[in-house]
Amino acid sequence: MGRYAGAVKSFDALYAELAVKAKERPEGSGTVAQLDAGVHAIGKKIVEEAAEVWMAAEYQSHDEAAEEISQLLYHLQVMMLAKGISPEDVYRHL
Ligand SMILES: N=c1c2ncn([C@@H]3O[C@H](COP(=O)(O)OP(=O)(O)OP(=O)(O)O)[C@@H](O)[C@H]3O)c2ncn1[C@@H]1O[C@H](COP(=O)(O)O)[C@@H](O)[C@H]1O
Repeated sequence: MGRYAGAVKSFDALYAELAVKAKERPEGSGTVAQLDAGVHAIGKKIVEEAAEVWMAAEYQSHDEAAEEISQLLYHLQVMMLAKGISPEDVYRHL
């Protein structure tokens, strides 16, 4: 979520923010709810968001496609947290 209403959030900065949420478990955090739902539920969300990226890229605007991509990246990060995978673990394979 979050359009560029201020500072731009990088992949690493979002991961750091989500890691704190996972540790501190603040009330009302969607990330905590996703983590509690587990890997199976997170995986379904990733597939859903990936389909939305595909559809937005084919049929929607540049900005809508970018927003769907941001949501996919978010859900991938939730999976990374659920599995204890750090950004460095991923970057090693790039
Ligand atoms: N960047 C994101 C982000 N992108 C996507 N999403 C979630 O993904 C959903 C988008 O999916 P859909 O478009 O399919 O919307 P939906 O169908 O209503 O989704 P459901 O919630 O019903 O599953 C949103 O409702 C959010 O729950 C995100 N949730 C949180 N963040 C960021 O993560 C950080 C921590 O968030 P909390 O854990 O909620 O505090 C904050 O900086 C947020 O900006």
